[in-house]
Amino acid sequence: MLSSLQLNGLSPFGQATGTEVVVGLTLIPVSWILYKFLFYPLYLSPLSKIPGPPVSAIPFTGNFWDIFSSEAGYHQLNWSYKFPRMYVYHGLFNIPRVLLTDPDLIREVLVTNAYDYIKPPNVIKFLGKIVGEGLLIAEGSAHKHQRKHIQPSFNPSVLRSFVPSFFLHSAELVNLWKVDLIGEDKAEVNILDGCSRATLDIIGTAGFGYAFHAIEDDEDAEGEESPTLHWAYKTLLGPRSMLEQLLLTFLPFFRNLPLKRNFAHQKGLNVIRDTSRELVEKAKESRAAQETTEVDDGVLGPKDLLTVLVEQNDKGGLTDEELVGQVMTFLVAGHETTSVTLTWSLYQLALDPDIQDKLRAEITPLFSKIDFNSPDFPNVPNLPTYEEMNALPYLNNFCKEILRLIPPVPSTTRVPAKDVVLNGYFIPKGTPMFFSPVVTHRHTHFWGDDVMDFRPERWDEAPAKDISPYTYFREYLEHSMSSQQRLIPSPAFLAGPRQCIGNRFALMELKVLLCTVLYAYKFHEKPGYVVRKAQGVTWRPKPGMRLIIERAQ
Ligand code: HEM
Repeated sequence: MLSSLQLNGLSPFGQATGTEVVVGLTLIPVSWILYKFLFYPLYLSPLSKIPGPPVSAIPFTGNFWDIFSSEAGYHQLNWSYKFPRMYVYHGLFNIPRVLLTDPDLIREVLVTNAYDYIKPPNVIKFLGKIVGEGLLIAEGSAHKHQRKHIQPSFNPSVLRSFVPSFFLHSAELVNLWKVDLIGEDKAEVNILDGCSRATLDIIGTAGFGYAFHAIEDDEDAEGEESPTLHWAYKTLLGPRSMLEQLLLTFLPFFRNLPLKRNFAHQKGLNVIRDTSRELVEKAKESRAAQETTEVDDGVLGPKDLLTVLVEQNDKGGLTDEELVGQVMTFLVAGHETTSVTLTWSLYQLALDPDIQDKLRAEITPLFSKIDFNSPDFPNVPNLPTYEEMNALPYLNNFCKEILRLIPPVPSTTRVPAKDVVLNGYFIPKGTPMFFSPVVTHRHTHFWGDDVMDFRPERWDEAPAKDISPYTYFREYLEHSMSSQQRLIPSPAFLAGPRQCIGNRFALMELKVLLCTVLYAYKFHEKPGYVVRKAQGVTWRPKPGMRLIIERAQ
């Protein structure tokens, strides 16, 4: 008897043997893991009642590998045909994510009850280091307060005065690429790099009355030794290997290891924060001295965004730390998205020479009058005005179409700040919820069967002609939305009180940059160069964007 009990691993006195302890210690965590990462998310959670795609056969990986191994939004779009309105898919460890595709549901979350849905803490943690404690990550009453004080910086009268500086840096971009053409008919250029430098210079001038000279810098030669702002963003936002992305997502302490990559990352963050502090100090000194804000190029620096913000700071609207946060926010939000949009616009033009010719033909009467070589440029007669740039119909259609088909921010996310019921389903507080312009902008239900074709003309036809992707929120406030307007569920600039505050700025900047380089150059594909869209906050081209340019004039 004794020996058989011992053989079975049980003690004759009812005490656990070593084997029992080991089994017990193993069973408890294994059961917890199975419950937490398998049974609960897939079968027991209230979210398991929401339909969605089946998870992968590889345990605990949800739909992760499908998503990770394809272009952003590819599977999410396919699933949205099968599971209309909203569905649940699963990330690594079967973490559930709700994706909303129905216009009414999206409006409920982004517009009607916007402040009940906040940005996820992990996103805030990641973004906060790059964008600071600014508008992009503020929540609730802090967000309302900041937005109220920042809004005046984006009034149309302020934006109108930025147009010359948009032209100045666009012409510098033309000159940057001209160097590659010396003695050649055609040249290969690094489009993304140039666009990124130009938009950084624009936000420097228009945003802070400061010339970053990103287009002129050759910091690549010096790299980390004398880091510039452009180097910092290239380091922080540039492509990452799949391994690095995985490590950062699931083992965040990876960032703290003493690796070269991590030192460069930290240096990049320091450069951004130090530059932002300097800009605030300088703006406050100028304000104190009641100086005019003139940048060192002699370009009229009207009231740049920061000057307007410092005025708000004087009135007690924003603290010094909030000002630094806003500068960090504008620096990144104001240059990365427009640069990516401009890059894809030029790529699209290279793919379709007819569209390119048509757009160039539309702008030529206006642009041929500009004296780009004048020493007074951009303060020259005949420089197109804000209104003239907005009155070019094909250009307007082109911009709408590029933002539809290749929205630079492919998706964004929120979590409910409290338990909510949406579409009849209970959604617990803290559940990650996604809105994806890639899905809603590419869905045949909203746009018709030719949804994947790049056709600027579609904006003169139904259903697209009756909707404005830029003004969804304004139209929602000012008029009750018509059924057609409701067709745009998630425009590239988002909707609601957190809609992109820089949308008009960005559109004018995009138009001036695009038209100036298009007037100067013809763009062609580089044979054999395959480009994809990288997974990230913005839809950057991977491995980059190289095109062939040729003089157009
Ligand atoms: C094509 C260009 C741009 C696109 C597609 C774009 C898109 C967006 C989107 C989708 C959001 C909302 C993000 C979210 O809440 O999840 C956003 C917010 C924001 N954007 Fe833009 N953006 C662009 C250009 C700009 C520019 C040029 C500026 C500044 C000069 C800017 C400043 C901001 C700021 C400050 C916010 C935060 C607004 C808030 O939370 O109240 N953006 N943008």
